[in-house]
This record gives sequence, C-alpha cells and structure tokens, in this order.
Amino acid sequence: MSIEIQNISKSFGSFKALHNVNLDIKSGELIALLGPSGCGKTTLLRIIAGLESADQGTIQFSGEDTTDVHVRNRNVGFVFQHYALFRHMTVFENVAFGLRIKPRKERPSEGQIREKVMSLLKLVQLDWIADRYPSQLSGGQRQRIALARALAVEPKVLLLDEPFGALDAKVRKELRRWLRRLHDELHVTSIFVTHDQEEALEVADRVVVINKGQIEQAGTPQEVWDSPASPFVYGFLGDVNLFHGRATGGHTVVEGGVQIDSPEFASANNAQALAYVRPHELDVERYSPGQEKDADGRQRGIVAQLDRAIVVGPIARLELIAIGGHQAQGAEASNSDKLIEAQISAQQFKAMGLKEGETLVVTPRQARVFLDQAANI
Ligand SMILES: Nc1ncnc2c1ncn2[C@@H]1O[C@H](COP(=O)(O)OP(=O)(O)OP(=O)(O)O)[C@@H](O)[C@H]1O
Repeated sequence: MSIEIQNISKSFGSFKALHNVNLDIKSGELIALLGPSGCGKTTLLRIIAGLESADQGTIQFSGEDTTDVHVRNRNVGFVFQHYALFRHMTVFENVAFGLRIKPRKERPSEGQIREKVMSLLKLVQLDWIADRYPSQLSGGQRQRIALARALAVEPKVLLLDEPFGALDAKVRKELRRWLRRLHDELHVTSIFVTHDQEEALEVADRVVVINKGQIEQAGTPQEVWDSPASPFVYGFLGDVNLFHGRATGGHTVVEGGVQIDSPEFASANNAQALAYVRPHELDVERYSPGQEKDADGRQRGIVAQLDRAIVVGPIARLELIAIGGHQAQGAEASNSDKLIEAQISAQQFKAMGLKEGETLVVTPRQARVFLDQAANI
C-alpha cells in the first residue's frame, strides 16, 4: 500500500507541531523519519495511523483518502518503544490476540490461529519461547514479539515508533539488521521513527529528515549523507566541523585565511558563508614552519594544537584547538567552540607517533559551503 501525505499541518494550541508536510511513500518502502526530540515525528506517525487528526491536509492510502476511516479499519500495525505486551498472556497468546478479537465471521479457526502464530514466531526466530510470559523475556525479545503481534493481522502499513529506543547499543544494532532482513522478506510499507542517524541510515530505503515540524530533506541514505540539503541536515547526520567565512567569486575564505572552492557560489560577493567539514575530511600533518601554506604562499591548512586523542579500535579521534584565531564550531554544540575534530586511522596515528600537546596542520580535503541565509538578508 502506498501512502500519500499532502499538506499536513497540526498545531497544539499556538504551537505548530507540523507545518505543511508533503511526502509520497511507495508501496513496500521502508522509510525512516529522523529528527531531534520534539520535531514532530511521532505526531506525523499518529496522524498516519488515525490516532490523531490533522488540522489541514490529507493522508491517502493507495490514493484513497483516509480522513474518515477509523484507526481500526486502516489496517495499520504498530510497534512502540513502550508498547507493553499483555503481562498475563504467554508469548503465543500475545501474538494470537489480534486474530482472536476479530469479528466472528472473519476470525480464523483455532488450527489456523496456531499455524499463523507459530509461523510468525519462527519469522522473528522466537518459536522456542512460545510458552513464556513477557517477564521472562529480554527487552530485545519483547520487541520482536511486539512486532510479531503487529504482523499477525497482516497490516498493509507498519508503523514503528522508536521500537528499539529502550535497548542497549549492541541489541539495537542486531535488531535493526534483523528488521531490515524481515522487511526484505515481507515488503510491508513501513515507517520507522528514530532520532538515531546511524539507525536511520542503516535500515531505511529512504530517510526523511524533519526539523521543527517541516521536512528538511527526503532521500536515500546515500543522498542525504553525500549531499545534505541544508546546514541542519549536515549537522544532524553526524559529527561535523563548522567554519565561518566569506564567499566571493567561487571561493570561500574561512577563518584563518584557508581558502575553500565553492564554485556553486560563483556570483557571491563577500557573502557570509558556512563551511562544513566532516572529521574524516581533514588531512592531518605534523607542523613545521611554512607547512600551512601552499607553493603560492596561500593558506591551505589550519595550525592547531592536539588537545586530546581518543583511539578506539581502528579509529583515532583527534580534538584540536586552533592556534592564532582560527575557529571551528561543532554544528550542534556551542560549548565546543574553537575545537576542531579530525579523524584518522589508528594505524596512521601510530605511524606518525602523534602526542597530545603537539602542533599540527589540518587541511580540509573537501568541504560543503552554504551561504548564511540569515546573515545575508
Ligand atoms: N497532545 C499534545 N499536546 C500538546 N503538545 C503536544 C502534544 N503532542 C505533541 N506535542 C508537542 O508537539 C511537538 C512534537 O511532538 P512529537 O511527539 O511529534 O515529537 P517527536 O519528534 O516524536 O519527539 P520525540 O523524539 O521526543 O518523541 C513537541 O513539542 C510536543 O511537545
């Protein structure tokens, strides 16, 4: 079933939770709604489910307006973070529940229910605990049972609201891979709410990034990662260094005089600009006088002191402080002013023999420049 979301707006009192949201979801797609806390993800999911009504706009399922269709009749399955299983029922009975409460003429026979429940439990790889009670399950097992329960009534749409939010990092990772495999088997149109960018990028066919009730960008994981449409998306999709600068005639000069090509702004004339550089896009060298300049004497790198090095497995994360007034800011955290984050391999770190306190030169290999709209008005 495809889902067409058209011009959806929703306010709570004077607060605009959703503002003119438009999105077409193809039948069988797995979509991640990604955004910070309070951006409107759950509200949008609840409107699609029919648990909440929109002030404006329509939701269509395969071209049919759902406005007057009751939640019971929308054929939607839910899995929520705290969607508790029935404690007094076994795993088997929990999964069978949706089938047992069907109106008599639609209700499957006892034999059909048994067959269906056991096949779903096999699908979520938990048929061996059919007789247990929820209190005897791990958190990850409970969420898999919640998913089996949602699938029992053969929903046309599956809505998952932070289904793995309460689980530890390792279990989350296993479950999201497992969810992806399950989706590839079943192809139920699914919408998955998360504030975890890694989860969204790993699981979804398309990621929809939401900010303050509006869609900032919708695209495949690779599209949103490689070409973030806005500074917000850039900042939200992972660690990033933000440098302030000025763009003129296809070049942006950021603090400290480092020049970055920005051919997309060839007509800019001293416009305020923001340059985003991911930590792994910075080359790191040991400083020697003149190293920060290119053959023509132009500043190519930023001289900075290595404040802290964190080596975890194959990666070395370097925290550097610019020397001589060059400044970077973490896009999200203002308390990381002046801090530049670089990332190199642990192997390179070892080979270079870098020590905390040393002076280095960091050079952006690539950068993404945005004109600072607010400042240029
Ligand atoms: N019933 C309500 N009454 C008033 N305000 C509400 C109501 N439901 C949601 N909101 C507000 O609307 C905004 C969006 O809420 P929503 O739950 O959709 O956010 P979210 O993106 O899912 O956040 P989180 O990741 O924290 O769950 C929030 O500021 C929230 O406080």
